[in-house]
Amino acid sequence: MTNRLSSEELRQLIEAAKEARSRAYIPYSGFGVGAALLDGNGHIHYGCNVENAAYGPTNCAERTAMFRAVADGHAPRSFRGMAVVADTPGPVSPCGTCRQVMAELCGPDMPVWLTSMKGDVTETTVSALLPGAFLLNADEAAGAFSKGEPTA
Ligand SMILES: O=c1ccn([C@H]2C[C@H](O)[C@@H](CO)O2)c(=O)[nH]1
Repeated sequence: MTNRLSSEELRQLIEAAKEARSRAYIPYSGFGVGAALLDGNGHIHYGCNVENAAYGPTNCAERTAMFRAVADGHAPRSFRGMAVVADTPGPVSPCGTCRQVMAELCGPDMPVWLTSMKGDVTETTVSALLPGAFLLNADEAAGAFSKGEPTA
């Protein structure tokens, strides 16, 4: 595995996830989640869950972070790691939809740190979170994107 995070980078990524969680828009569940995604340029993309009165349109923290990063011009599968945090008894467990999106946009080997507000930290990978993910030539798909300059 190339380009592993230093312990300081990991500390900052987890702090960023906590900061992102403080921005969660959660009038219905009251359950805030934060995510932080580190790109290849060392920039951290923040994600929080954003809920909706119709419930279905709710976006999880993990997907918010990934979609923001791609929208800001970062190529799918160019990311170095993601941290996720919630106020859970143990490390937070991402939903199936977010695991599927991670498989496409982050790639199988990217590390994911599942954490809790009280300090649990478990390291896993995208492929461990979703073995046998459904993908349609995702490597080529990722390469076809992000031709613009990143804006953040
Ligand atoms: O990994 C997860 C799991 C849940 N949620 C959000 C969705 C919803 O707003 C709230 C309760 O499910 O938590 C996330 O953001 N990430």
